[in-house]
Amino acid sequence: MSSDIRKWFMKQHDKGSGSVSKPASKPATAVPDKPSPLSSQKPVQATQENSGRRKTSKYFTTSTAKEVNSEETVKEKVEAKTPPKRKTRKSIEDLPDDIKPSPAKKLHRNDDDDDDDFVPPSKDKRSAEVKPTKKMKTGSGIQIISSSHEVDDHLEDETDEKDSETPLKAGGRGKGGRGSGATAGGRGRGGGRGGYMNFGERKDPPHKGEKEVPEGSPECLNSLTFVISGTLDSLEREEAEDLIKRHGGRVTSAVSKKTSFLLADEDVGGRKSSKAKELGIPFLTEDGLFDKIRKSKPAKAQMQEEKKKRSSEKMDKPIINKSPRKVEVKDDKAVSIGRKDAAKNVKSGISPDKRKSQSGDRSSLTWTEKYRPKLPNDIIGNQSIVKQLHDWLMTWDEHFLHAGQKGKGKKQSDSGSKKAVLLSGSPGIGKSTSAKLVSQMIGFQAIEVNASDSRGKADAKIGKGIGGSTSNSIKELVSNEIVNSSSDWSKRQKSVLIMDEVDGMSAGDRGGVADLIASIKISKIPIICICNDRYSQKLKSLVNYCLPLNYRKPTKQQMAKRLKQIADAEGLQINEVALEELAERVNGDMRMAINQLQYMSISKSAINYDDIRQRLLSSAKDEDISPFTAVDKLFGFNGGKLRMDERIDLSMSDPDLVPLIVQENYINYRPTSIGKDENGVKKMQFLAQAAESIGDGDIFNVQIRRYRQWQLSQSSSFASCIIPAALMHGHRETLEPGERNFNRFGGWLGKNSTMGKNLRLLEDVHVHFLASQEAKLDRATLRVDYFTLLLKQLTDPLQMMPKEVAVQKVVEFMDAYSLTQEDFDTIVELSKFKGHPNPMDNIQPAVKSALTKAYKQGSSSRVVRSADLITLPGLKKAPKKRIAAILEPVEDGVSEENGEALAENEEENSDSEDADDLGLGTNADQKPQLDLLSNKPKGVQVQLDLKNNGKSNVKKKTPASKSRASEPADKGAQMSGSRKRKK
Ligand SMILES: Nc1ncnc2c1ncn2[C@@H]1O[C@H](COP(=O)(O)OP(=O)(O)OP(=O)(O)O)[C@@H](O)[C@H]1O
Repeated sequence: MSSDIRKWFMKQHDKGSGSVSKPASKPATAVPDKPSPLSSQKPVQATQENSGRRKTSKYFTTSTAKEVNSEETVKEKVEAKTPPKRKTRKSIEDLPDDIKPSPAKKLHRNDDDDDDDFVPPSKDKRSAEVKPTKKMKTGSGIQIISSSHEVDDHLEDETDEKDSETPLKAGGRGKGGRGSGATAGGRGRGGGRGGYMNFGERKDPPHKGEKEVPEGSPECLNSLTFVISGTLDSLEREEAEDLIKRHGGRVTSAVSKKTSFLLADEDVGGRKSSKAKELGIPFLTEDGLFDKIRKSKPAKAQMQEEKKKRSSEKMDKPIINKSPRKVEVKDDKAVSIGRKDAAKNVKSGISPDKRKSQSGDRSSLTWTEKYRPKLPNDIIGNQSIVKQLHDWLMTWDEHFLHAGQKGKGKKQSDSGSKKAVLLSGSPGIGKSTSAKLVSQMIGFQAIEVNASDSRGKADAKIGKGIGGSTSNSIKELVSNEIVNSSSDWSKRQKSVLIMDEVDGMSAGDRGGVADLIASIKISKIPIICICNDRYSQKLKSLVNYCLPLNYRKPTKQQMAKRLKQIADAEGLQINEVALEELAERVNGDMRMAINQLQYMSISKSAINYDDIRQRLLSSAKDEDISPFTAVDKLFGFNGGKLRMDERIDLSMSDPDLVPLIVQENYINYRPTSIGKDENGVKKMQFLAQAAESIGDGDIFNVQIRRYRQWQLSQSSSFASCIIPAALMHGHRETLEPGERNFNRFGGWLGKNSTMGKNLRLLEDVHVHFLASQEAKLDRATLRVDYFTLLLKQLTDPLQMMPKEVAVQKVVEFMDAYSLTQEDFDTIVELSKFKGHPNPMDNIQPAVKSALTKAYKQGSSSRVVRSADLITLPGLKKAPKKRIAAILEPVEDGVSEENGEALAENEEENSDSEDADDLGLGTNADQKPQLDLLSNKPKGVQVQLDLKNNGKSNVKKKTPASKSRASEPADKGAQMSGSRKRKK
């Protein structure tokens, strides 16, 4: 097994470039060189014919009517028969019927013959269409592996060969799905139109993971916008989104005029589909999308070929003159780089831009500095806030200085005239930058202080300006009368104090924020405070002295635009969809986005969507991910592609829950690597190995928890999560009808909690049983040997005897063994077994209620033999421990768990203390009475007198009677006392 596992883990994970070429035989061969002559009129048929596949969809035709292919070569290929997007949309009416949005469901279409017959997919048909040496799809989209080579390929873990083909995240839940309607309830984020009740109910793709995901030109879907509706044939929503984005397309959640296609495999009749019909947006099936992507591949392959040829031809030439950017480089380079160097660069694959970047101007500065906005207008987003800041700073002097000789101590509560401003917002969105730029623009000299450096409080004397700690300097700065002297105001450079990270300030020692507030009060210069979370408790008081300006994260489109400018300036090839993905993944943090871009540019001159995903997947380690997401990723279709450190991160993301969810669900996965496992033997073998590993994990876990061997944590995660997931990752399938196909929460927690509850209940019965003096036994014996008999004694009479007799018999039996009604229920409950009839079912309700009544009637005079049976009227919850301490039954030979013999009974005081604790007043009438009787050997009995209409009336023994009662009679019923507690 270890070698198997090693095989998975040793796999090359260097993927994501999207440039890993596929074996030419697969998709490339699937597309004929020339499009069908019908393509201009019936593009759908053309594409499908081209692919040599039959359509999967039962309802829709594939349309290329709106296709805009940016690649010229592709255009040439299709001989300009593909109408441009807009034109097509306008002329949608002109399209053949089968391409138009279909109002009703259509049947499966057979594209091989060019007629309009719609045929349902059938197995026979499938086999009839098998062609040698190709992976073929059936009418329903199922691949048929038709050669031994193909079979081998299939059996191989996708990791080996298809790294770049499949999306990085698989098995994930779908994203949106508002319009999914009845048949697709919206699995995953977004839920379905049926509302939250339908959450998690979107059907799985019927042929999930069974189709080969094509790889095409990275720009083949450029400028196309897709909306996905319903369940697709083989792709999960996220996978489809990834596929589209990877090829330059956009995915939006709602249909609008900008939508190019509605991607759907069936007309679920939802909002999206009706809107699409209304707007004349064509529908596209998953197969249509695949064809569209696949079609771009030959062009790409050809281009690459040509490129290769050209580069080999020009190996000796020093200059590669292809793009304008390169021309520019050429000029630069002419002096510095000779012929040889250029050839070397070409050989080593370093682009001229890269060379430029390595040698040139950007080496010294990070991009965040280099592309730091130069003007307030360059700041993306938050322009209104920037303006507010500008206005505040502009008028500051007016408010506080010119009016200021008198207004020295101007009241801070005056609205609109705060002496300081508090900029808040998440990191990297331009707070510091805008503070500096605005100050600069108005002509203020910005003095920056990282507030978290000044944690202490300034010395009291510092008001007059004695240097020292940062806090001292600040106080000096803001109050320095020479610096801020107003005599030659017009000549001097005005200053503004920028206090960054003020929320880090009070984390330290002594009142940094308080000192800052004091500084604000006396300040003669404006103060700009910056923080991440203005609702932080630490800043509660500061907020009152500041004008709050809250920065929002820029939108991903805004960020992508800016990033594109940077990328262009740096000669980095990357499209906007990839940049939007980057923006989304860094969660609006512009600084991080720029840094990531720079980092990636070191190793690549062209970055695609997959690179971004790959990069951000590993850089998002600190992100909180739910244990479900972690398990989804580990077990997902692409779980085998994860790097080892990613697997460890995922499994350790919640070391308690992830193993439990793994254990609960591993059985539901069908490993990708077993391929066609006709008789299920392979799956069983894999399951056995996974189960064994989970067992090992449990052993580690016990060591960790019981013996605190925390150094075994990783081994535990490895055994309980990583190995099982490595073995079983693949498609999740349901095992029982009606089962939902998504990961269940670990059942262990619930079962453990039930076990705990049952043990407690059993313990209660046990204690009562012992207190009755009728038997001495341990808990396990009671459960195993006695429960059946007890149940019989308690229920048989009620089933068979006349009501009165039965009730009396049962109550007597219960009293004899000190059993309560709860004990009765416990005995019934714990004796239940799946498949066995419940004895209570045969008891008439009238008999049950008579039993309850009779039991309650006896309560007033019942001799209580166990402390916890006492309930005191007037008290919500009986202070069990206290009562137990007084009344705990003592018995020689009773097992430890039953309570040790409680020896001394000496304190008088403890009782009064108890009385207080019990809420018993000093008024004798109000006191509940506890009649402590010791008329039975080996036990304390308490008689409750609950008369007086439920008024608390438990009689407490006088010290004398207590001592009498507590005198060991025979072996001695003894009061437990506070002495025990004091021990
Ligand atoms: N809105 C923006 N527009 C353009 N560039 C930005 C923007 N926000 C951040 N940047 C880039 O990120 C860098 C860091 O920004 P800045 O220091 O202003 O962020 P911040 O919000 O103050 O972060 P922190 O809260 O961590 O101090 C800038 O140099 C700039 O290159």
